[in-house]
Amino acid sequence: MSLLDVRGLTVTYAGGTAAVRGVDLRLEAGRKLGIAGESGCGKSTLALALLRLLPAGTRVGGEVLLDGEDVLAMKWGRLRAVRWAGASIVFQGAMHSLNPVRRVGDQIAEPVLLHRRATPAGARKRTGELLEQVGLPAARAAAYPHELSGGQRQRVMIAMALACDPRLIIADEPTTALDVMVQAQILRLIERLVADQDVGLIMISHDLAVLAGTCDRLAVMYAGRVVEEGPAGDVYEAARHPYARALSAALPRIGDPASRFEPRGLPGDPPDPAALPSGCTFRPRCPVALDSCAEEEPLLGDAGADRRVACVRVTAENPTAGGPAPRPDTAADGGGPRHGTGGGGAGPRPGTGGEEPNPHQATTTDDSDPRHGAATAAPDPRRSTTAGEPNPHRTPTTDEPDPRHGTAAGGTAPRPDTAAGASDPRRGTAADGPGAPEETRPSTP
Ligand SMILES: Nc1ncnc2c1ncn2[C@@H]1O[C@H](COP(=O)(O)OP(=O)(O)OP(=O)(O)O)[C@@H](O)[C@H]1O
Repeated sequence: MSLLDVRGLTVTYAGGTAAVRGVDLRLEAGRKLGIAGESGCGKSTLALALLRLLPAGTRVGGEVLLDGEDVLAMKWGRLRAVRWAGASIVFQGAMHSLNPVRRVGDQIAEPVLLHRRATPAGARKRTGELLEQVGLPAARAAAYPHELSGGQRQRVMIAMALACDPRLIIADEPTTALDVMVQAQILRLIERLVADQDVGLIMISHDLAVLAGTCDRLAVMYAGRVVEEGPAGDVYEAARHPYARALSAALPRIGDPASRFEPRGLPGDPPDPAALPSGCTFRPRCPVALDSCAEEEPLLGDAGADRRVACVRVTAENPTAGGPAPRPDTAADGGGPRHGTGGGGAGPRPGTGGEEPNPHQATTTDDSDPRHGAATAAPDPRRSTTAGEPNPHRTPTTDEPDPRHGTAAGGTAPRPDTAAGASDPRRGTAADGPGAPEETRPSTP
């Protein structure tokens, strides 16, 4: 059984924004999955959905199986326990996610006291251990967040996420706003913790290079869907979906001075999730689009060894049939990827089969599992709930501590009047807390 098995996950915000549209992902214990994509493609929404931290009124469908147990169908009490011991989240921007008027040690100790039912002395001891585990002296427990550097604060956030020995850590842009040296330290720290403790890691970033250097597998999202998934190094070095190729080619490479003077950004913007184009959502920006791409949205399909791609041009038989922007270091052979799969290039090539009807387009690798296909095509109505609707599986309780706090879901952290994420108005207000609906996220006053 996988540590995490996400099946046909859909998320639609109250205003009608379909932010996640049928995502299937799997993660084994001790493995690291990176999720990449441009701003607005649904990465954070996906992360929040995994622990039901979305705002009230958000419709969530599909299944999120954590050790085989569906997080989306859990009762509130169970969910609360799972949010710490099962999985926890490290959000971006530690300064915004820590409570500025509480000592960091107290913030780390809070979930230990609550969920581990530790004595105050036991929680203090555990806090010291956690700080040392993330490379800070135990004495820093007495510090307030403003007395720490950005990197130290992010270490505190990671210590909080580890407080209850979770099986899964979700890190949403954990190194954003850190300088490259500190970023590297934090990434190595996360890698070490994952290896030592055999937890699963989902790391979210817009930076494919960071993910490729840290994760085992990579999923590239576009307009709420995964468009490519496979071994991290392969997806980074030889992406097959035109969007993933463009994302990868947009990054300058060390040892490739030409790329510094010839940036390869992708023109245009991602589509508005409330008004998606017909057919393939990447079509308006795709340099190799076919007329038929306007008709049907391709599902994630087999694209050769251990790879899945959602593009009508890319099949198991033609695994690299097209791509927008070969990198300079691969251009000598026509822009194809390095890994001997052939093809590629700046535009459609004759004879790659792109014009032919693609038998893989209408299928997914999950075809053998009817639950996957059904969930991807349309959310399972049994699962789709609106936070405002009565749901017998989700009875809110009134004795909850305020789970809006901070970093690790449901835990310690910023008070509404002081803290986190104020810079992101989309996050709105979290309705979590006593008697509140469950699809909530941490407070962002
Ligand atoms: N609370 C919300 N209410 C309504 N729409 C939202 C909300 N949060 C996000 N969205 C919309 O959902 C879509 C996906 O947003 P999301 O934050 O998940 O993207 P992202 O890939 O994580 O972007 P970024 O890298 O900028 O954080 C966007 O169109 C966004 O505007």
